Amino acid sequence: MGLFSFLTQELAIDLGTANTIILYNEKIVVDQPSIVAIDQSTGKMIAIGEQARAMHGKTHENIKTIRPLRDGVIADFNAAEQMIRGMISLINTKNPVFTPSLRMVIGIPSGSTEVEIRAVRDSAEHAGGRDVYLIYEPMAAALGIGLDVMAPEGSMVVDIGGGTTEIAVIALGGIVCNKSVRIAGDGFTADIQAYMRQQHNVKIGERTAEDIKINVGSALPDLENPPADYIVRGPNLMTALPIEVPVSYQEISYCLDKSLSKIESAIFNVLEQTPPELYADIVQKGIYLAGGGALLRGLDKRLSEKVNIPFHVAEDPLHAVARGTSIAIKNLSFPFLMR
Ligand SMILES: Nc1ncnc2c1ncn2[C@@H]1O[C@H](COP(=O)(O)OP(=O)(O)OP(=O)(O)O)[C@@H](O)[C@H]1O
Repeated sequence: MGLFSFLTQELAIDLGTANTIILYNEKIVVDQPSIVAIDQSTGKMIAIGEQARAMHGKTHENIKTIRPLRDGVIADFNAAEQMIRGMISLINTKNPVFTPSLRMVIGIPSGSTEVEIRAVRDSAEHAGGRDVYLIYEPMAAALGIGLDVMAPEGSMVVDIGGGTTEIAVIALGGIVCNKSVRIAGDGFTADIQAYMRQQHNVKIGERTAEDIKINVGSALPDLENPPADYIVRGPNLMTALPIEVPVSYQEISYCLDKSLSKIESAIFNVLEQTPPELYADIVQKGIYLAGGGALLRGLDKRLSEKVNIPFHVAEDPLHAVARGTSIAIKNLSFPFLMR
């Protein structure tokens, strides 16, 4: 540790479409939904994370809730900057005398364009980042899962987040082939909203649809440990009268089928591009699932059966990318870090 290292605060950040996670000294210090509430008259942020999420869908004209990221990338630059600043201020540092200079490692989707990468870097710098490094999310996920990304052998990761599904084959400290598709948790939630409207004539918001996904979400119509039906309450689209609808996991597996098939196609696509020596390693080791989408019931089984290669769900899939960025910040000589 250098003499003045206390003047630099190292933050590992997973700036996700759904959740923002910050690690400081290898500990999770912020884990909040990526959402802010803005006072429309002053333009100031009045709530962030859980507090802002509680307001989502319930605001009046003076308050606007904003999710600054869409499909894994910054969609609202100003809100993103306010959110990064706000999330950093949630960290309880024990060093109030100094304002340390911030070194950050931030995960970005592997399919990001130059402009999208620039937007993340600029937001981080405007929010106080002096030394900003970027890392592609699947590489961070692989590190976070504990895979040896520098080894001369292939590892394959499928990271299903809120906005994007990142699929990558990694070897010798680099991404050999990859695909990033904009179908992930948010898309599943939208599928459930559309299904409830069409099938049950009930209008539900994003939060209720997400609750359905978490409570009875399934990738298979036949589960070994099935969850009980989930009761949904909402207005009937025809009569506007309140109704109650029990929703089963079989229904949800049916409604998510199309989106899951698209993710499967993307996985096949990456496997097709994979050089044969690496392919052999992957068949032997299996494919690792990370991101919140990995928690969908039966997903590992469905994919293992379809692809004929074992799929393993990472130990803590929601935090794999964040943990990987935290490992990266301690090894800034990693060849895959971008400055
Ligand atoms: N138990 C669960 N079952 C299914 N989906 C879940 C579960 N828990 C969380 N999710 C979903 O996981 C998604 C969030 O995952 P994650 O935090 O990995 O994404 P992110 O990093 O914010 O997004 P991205 O990487 O696309 O920017 C959300 O869509 C959330 O609804």
